[in-house]
Amino acid sequence: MQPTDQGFRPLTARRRGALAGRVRVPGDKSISHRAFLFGGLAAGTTRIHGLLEGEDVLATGRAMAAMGARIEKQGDVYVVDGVGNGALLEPEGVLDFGNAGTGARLTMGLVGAYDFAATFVGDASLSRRPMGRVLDPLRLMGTQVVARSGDRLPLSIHGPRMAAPIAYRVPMASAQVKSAVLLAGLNAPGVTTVIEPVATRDHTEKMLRGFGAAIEVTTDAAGARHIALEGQGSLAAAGDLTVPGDPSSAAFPLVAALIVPGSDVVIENVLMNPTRTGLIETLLEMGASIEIADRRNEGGEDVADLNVRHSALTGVTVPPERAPSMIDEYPALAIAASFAEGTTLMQGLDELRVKESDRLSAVARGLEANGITYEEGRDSLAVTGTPGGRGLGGGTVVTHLDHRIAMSFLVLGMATERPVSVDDARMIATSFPAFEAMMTGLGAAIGSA
Ligand SMILES: O=C(O)C1=C[C@@H](OP(=O)(O)O)[C@@H](O)[C@H](O)C1
Ligand SMILES: C=C(OP(=O)(O)O)C(=O)O
Repeated sequence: MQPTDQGFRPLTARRRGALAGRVRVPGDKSISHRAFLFGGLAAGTTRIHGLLEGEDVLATGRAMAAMGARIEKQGDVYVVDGVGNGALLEPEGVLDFGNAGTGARLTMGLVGAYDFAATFVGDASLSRRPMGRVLDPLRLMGTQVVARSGDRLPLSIHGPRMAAPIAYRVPMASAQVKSAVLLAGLNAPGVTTVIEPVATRDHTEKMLRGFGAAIEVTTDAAGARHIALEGQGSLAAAGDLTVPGDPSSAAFPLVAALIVPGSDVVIENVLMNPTRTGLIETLLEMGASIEIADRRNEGGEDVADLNVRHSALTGVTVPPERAPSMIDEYPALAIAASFAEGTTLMQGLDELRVKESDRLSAVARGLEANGITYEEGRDSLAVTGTPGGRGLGGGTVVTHLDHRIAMSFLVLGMATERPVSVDDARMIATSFPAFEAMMTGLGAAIGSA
């Protein structure tokens, strides 16, 4: 374990009774980032309800404020007065995105077509992550870049006088890259097109349309999506915007309820956008008892309440094409798989290697530390479970500044025979500040020793 005098915050979860109760997870992180970005850009006032007040999202809010948006919290509502499309101001200081890949990459796209300089910094995790995937298309549009080797942070960009619209085929399944190119296209004359061979979360397209952008989505014979955006049009404030509950955060109480005997938990108001529901689909295939109740539409997105009960799970093979719809949920799925009968095989995981940590490796090391049988491939993970969790646990997991590794292994410790510790829980605040309180409220035992 790392010494606490380095600022680390170790945390331990141990088995106790069943989990029970109703909870509401915080607002979706992807939609919250975009609410600040588009609200801060569009002319007029956007009132954001249910925003995720995680550190990642607040960093995006600060960046937009540094470029001219006015953001004020009134009660539970964030009121954003935007500058108008094309009217961002050059930030005076550096833009610090902390741990947030989405905030950094989408903002790079947004300012990459402006004729001013912007400098991006972040924490040790973000400074290790590849930014070339966003900088490459920006270079094609005429953006100048000065970056640390390997296109890492810290870096500065300066857009051209007049950005060139491009047609760009996204080389990896990444909603962040798709979004960055579209955001740059907002300030380029003419039509910017993103071609997406594999569909990823569609929040940018949906929200841009909601803010009045001229955007068209078609699918070609090969199944690739073509997203065409007319640049330099006006964006109008959305009025009231409601952020649904984050399915990536819901994954933690969901998996915890499935693996802790006797549990019965309702998770309210979870986003059910089909580009985000891969984990639920997979758990249902494994035999999970998840009742999807009161499906409804709120603010243009499907949401539902999930009633989850402890279940006997069976291992399955998760196909690679499902990865984009559950990309952040594999660490949580690996924990569910640790309690399933047989082996769960997860494929097509190459993108997990460039998240807040190398998540494939971090999960594998965490499983190993807790006596769970696994096989780590170049882009795959196989986990063989022990129903009941007998003999499992007892390890300390290195989290590498990764919130999802911390939360996943704390969930593991709620059901294993021996407690599970994580070396540092600080990053949980980036996406789910209420995690500990919520899980404790359901009956989980989480503490500092
Ligand atoms: O666009 C987004 O909001 C996100 C896209 C995904 O990243 P990639 O685009 O790198 O797959 C995901 O992992 C991240 O948590 C949020
Ligand atoms: C990958 C994630 O976020 P980001 O890329 O925004 O850091 C995540 O939240 O799991």
